[in-house]
Amino acid sequence: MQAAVWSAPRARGPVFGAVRLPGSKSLSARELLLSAIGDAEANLTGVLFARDTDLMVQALRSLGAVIAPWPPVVDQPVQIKPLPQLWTGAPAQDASGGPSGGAPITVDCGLAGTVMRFIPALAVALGRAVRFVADSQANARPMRPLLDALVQLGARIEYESPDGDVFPYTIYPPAERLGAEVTVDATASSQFISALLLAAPLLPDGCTIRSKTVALPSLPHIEMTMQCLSQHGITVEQGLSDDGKPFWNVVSEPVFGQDVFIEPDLSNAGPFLALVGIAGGRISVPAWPAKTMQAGAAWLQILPLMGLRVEWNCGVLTVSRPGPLQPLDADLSAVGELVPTVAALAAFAEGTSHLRGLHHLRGHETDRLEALRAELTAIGISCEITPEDDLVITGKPVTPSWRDTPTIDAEPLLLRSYQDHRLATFGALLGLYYPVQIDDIGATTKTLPDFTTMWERLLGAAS
Ligand SMILES: O=C(O)C1=C[C@@H](OP(=O)(O)O)[C@@H](O)[C@H](O)C1
Ligand SMILES: C=C(OP(=O)(O)O)C(=O)O
Repeated sequence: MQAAVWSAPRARGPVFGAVRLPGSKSLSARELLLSAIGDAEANLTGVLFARDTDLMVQALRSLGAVIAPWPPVVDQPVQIKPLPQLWTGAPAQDASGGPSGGAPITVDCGLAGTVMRFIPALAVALGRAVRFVADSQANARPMRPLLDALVQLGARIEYESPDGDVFPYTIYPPAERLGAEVTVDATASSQFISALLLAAPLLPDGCTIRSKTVALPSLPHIEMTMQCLSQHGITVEQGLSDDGKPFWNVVSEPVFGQDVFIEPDLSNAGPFLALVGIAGGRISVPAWPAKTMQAGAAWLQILPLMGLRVEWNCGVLTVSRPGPLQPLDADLSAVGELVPTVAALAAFAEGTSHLRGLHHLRGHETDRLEALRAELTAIGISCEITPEDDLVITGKPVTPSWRDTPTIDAEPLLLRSYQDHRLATFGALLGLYYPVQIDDIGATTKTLPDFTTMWERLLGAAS
């Protein structure tokens, strides 16, 4: 597909408006998967339709789930008929490596962390052989610790490349009974733990999942997985070993199939809220949940620390900017996916921001630390990566009067999106002030296909 260069609209003054966000990527992925292995049909309302969730749906369909309508139809839930072989005893079609034989099915992971991590664990638990393909950029994303954990359960992996360790590869489940205990190094991604937790109820003896380390990134995402499992009737017992390392015990039991409402994506709300920090004005996001496990809940702490006013009233979150934008010094390891947006705000703050706990961002859609440094530097903002992989960004505050901005007639700078949706929206935030083009705004289709329409409408720049 040809990359779509996009001229980011500049803010001509304060921006006022409301933005309705589509469903959470992380909740959609988990609920689609759990519904596909549920013990009854389920209706999901508010499922995100974007590249990542489309890949998840196609993967679950190829395992046997019936999911329709897809793409979702406005105001209609997506109905999921779970995998028949689980609860009716019907033989798995195409199963291979296990008792029923047959050719492996192929699953495309694209660049979706949720698909490349959740589906292999699920397929092994289901006794299905699957060949995994992915975007070439996916080869830079960490997979090894999860694959090692699946080998501990008894799986076998066949790489097609003589170099090993890169897509495509086929994962074969064992012919004998699957194991019930794994130890995993999840310092590179919480999704390794989530993947094993989601598959665990299907393992014949359940599973004990042990973390190799005390500290883990993206803890809210692991908690979200536990909460989703618990809403589907699965008991997860979490504990700490004597040396302080977390473990999770999951019992083998049926996953209740049930109707679910998916909350709006609060991480994707980030760029729209951050817009106020740069341009001023007031933005509201309706249907903001009073209680949520999403990482984006942290906007309620992060934005006030950066000088923004955040009000939540009857399910509507409103952000305004009472004064200048402040730098942030914070450990963001729990909410790594918010960092590109925070970095954009830091670029306009009055002082130096120190963003800590970011090592695992090197394994996101791109190496986000290098990408953020490169693009901020290109635009003339000082950004350093410390030996601990913290980002240190010294902002350049802009004049309150947008008419005075000196850069207005300058030649646009081409910012790179690195096929990363969050780098693309980071670029759009810089573009509120600096004249920029984004080399491939299509990256936003990963989780927010309507991004440009929503952004341009808000800025009054729709054609
Ligand atoms: O489980 C999930 O839905 C996610 C977990 C996190 O991954 P990492 O732990 O790899 O950062 C997060 O950054 C990603 O956007 C979504
Ligand atoms: C890291 C992210 O995605 P993924 O689910 O592909 O890991 C993200 O959305 O910021």
